[in-house]
Amino acid sequence: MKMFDAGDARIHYRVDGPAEGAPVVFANSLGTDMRLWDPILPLLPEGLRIIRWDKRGHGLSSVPPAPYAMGALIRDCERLLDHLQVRDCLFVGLSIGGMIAQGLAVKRLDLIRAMVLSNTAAKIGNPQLWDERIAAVDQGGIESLADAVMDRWFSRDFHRTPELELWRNMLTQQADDGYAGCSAAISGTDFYTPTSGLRLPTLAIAGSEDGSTPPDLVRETADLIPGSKFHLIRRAGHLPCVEQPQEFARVLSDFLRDTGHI
Ligand SMILES: O=C(O)CC1=CCC(=O)O1
Repeated sequence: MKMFDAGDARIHYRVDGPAEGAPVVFANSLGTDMRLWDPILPLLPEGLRIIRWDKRGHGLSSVPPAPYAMGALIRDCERLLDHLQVRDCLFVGLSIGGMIAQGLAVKRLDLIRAMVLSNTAAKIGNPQLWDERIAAVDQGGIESLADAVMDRWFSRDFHRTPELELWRNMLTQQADDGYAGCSAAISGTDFYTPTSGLRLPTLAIAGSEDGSTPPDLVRETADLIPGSKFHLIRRAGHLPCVEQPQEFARVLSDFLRDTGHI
């Protein structure tokens, strides 16, 4: 477990694998921490340098008062990668993590050779939707949103498994300010124009039962980047790395090969 000082926040991060391994950076979604990636990591090729961090307000990172700006979330990641002297990584971002991927690629293409945009978009929802969520968290805490979030995160089948409770616990144990702060960052983000200017190998992944970023929305964002690929994972909601880890890891491993990381 490691920590670095990002000025107004202290960021918890973790690096696994050999220092000389191809760097693969994972950015998780709203209401999750770096454990989101645990199901797929053992399924990836050996020898990768795996870098993960907890967004400000999530996991073991500190919790500055809400709201947060998307620029601050991108800057945290930029500083972490500079601190670790990472260049030319494969960046895998899910949902808000995919927004961070897009913003970082626009700002610092030297850091990213290729990216995976999982269950994300150039713009997610609208300000009214996010204002309502922030108000709900202010009044009733994350618990008041948890059932609705589970419906968006997971397919009907997954709702019948005991594992659902663990992911629900991950959500409700995040800090209210962290959740509201990142919701404000998403609300203020529209990357359609900057993402349209990106030119790097990109793989978009969608879940057939995703209630937050449905497949058509993910595909629309992928289509902004010439040459990008799109992969639909069936029997999965917003978190296919949790529901269908074998398929997610296989598609990611193929992309690592295609982009020359392994
Ligand atoms: O809708 C949700 O709760 C899921 C989600 C939207 C943005 C994000 O990062 O997660």
